[in-house]
Amino acid sequence: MSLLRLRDLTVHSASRELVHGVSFDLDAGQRLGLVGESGSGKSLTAMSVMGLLPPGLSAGGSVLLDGQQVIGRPDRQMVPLRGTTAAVIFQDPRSALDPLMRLGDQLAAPIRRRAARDGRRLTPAALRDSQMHWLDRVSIRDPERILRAWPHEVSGGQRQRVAIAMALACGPRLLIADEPTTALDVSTQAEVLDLLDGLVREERLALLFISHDLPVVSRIADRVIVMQNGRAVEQGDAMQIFTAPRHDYTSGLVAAAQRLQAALEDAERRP
Ligand SMILES: Nc1ncnc2c1ncn2[C@@H]1O[C@H](COP(=O)(O)OP(=O)(O)OP(=O)(O)O)[C@@H](O)[C@H]1O
Repeated sequence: MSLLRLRDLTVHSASRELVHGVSFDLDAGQRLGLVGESGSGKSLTAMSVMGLLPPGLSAGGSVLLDGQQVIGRPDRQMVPLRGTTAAVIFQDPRSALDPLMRLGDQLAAPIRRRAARDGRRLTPAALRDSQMHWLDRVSIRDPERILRAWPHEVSGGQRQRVAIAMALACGPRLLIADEPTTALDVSTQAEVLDLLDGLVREERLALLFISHDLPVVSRIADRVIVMQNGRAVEQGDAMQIFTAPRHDYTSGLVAAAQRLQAALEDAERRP
């Protein structure tokens, strides 16, 4: 049984269908990218997996997360699955962080939750060790300062690293990353992408990576689903999709990415 199995997922608002029949499987250690332009249904697909659709929207079809049906599951029964089976990182780390709490206290919460789940007693020293461990895992160079800092006192890249540490500290088996690097500057984007790449491999997580940026997706994912207007229009090996797309829409995404790349290289060459 797959860790995540979607069959004919649909998402509707009161007036229309927004996601039309998406199906895929994802197992431990696999990395699946969802790519498509803004509004193509990537986030709604991912949020359906977490049972986190915005109010007014509902899902149909089947989403099995570790064998448990998510569609129609009451929210209080979703809580144990969030964090423990699947965790999510968003584009804007501020959505995962409380502006009124020091980062160290925020990181302590998933560490405590995991210890309680495993029936472990957590001494203050063990909590501190675990906070330092997770900050080290996300390559934070000055962990003492970060633990004491408020979210607004650190850079966007550091906030995203702390958000990644919080997501992983729960011990999930599936990580959903929804445009996790889009809000960062280009060099921080590359660093955070490399970090995620390493962590997902070392922790042997399944990854569902969402982005409008096909080159970014094909760098981190082995398999890609291309979404357009709420439908999965093409699925396949990441390299094949990038080098030999079969669908016109995917060819358009590849051509746009190549034009952008050429323009960036051109700008770099200019004195
Ligand atoms: N709460 C909502 N109520 C009504 N329609 C919505 C709601 N949220 C999203 N939609 C619509 O559903 C469609 C898919 O949205 P979704 O956010 O999944 O797209 P996306 O591919 O993730 O795009 P983006 O990268 O811009 O987030 C869009 O047409 C969007 O306008």
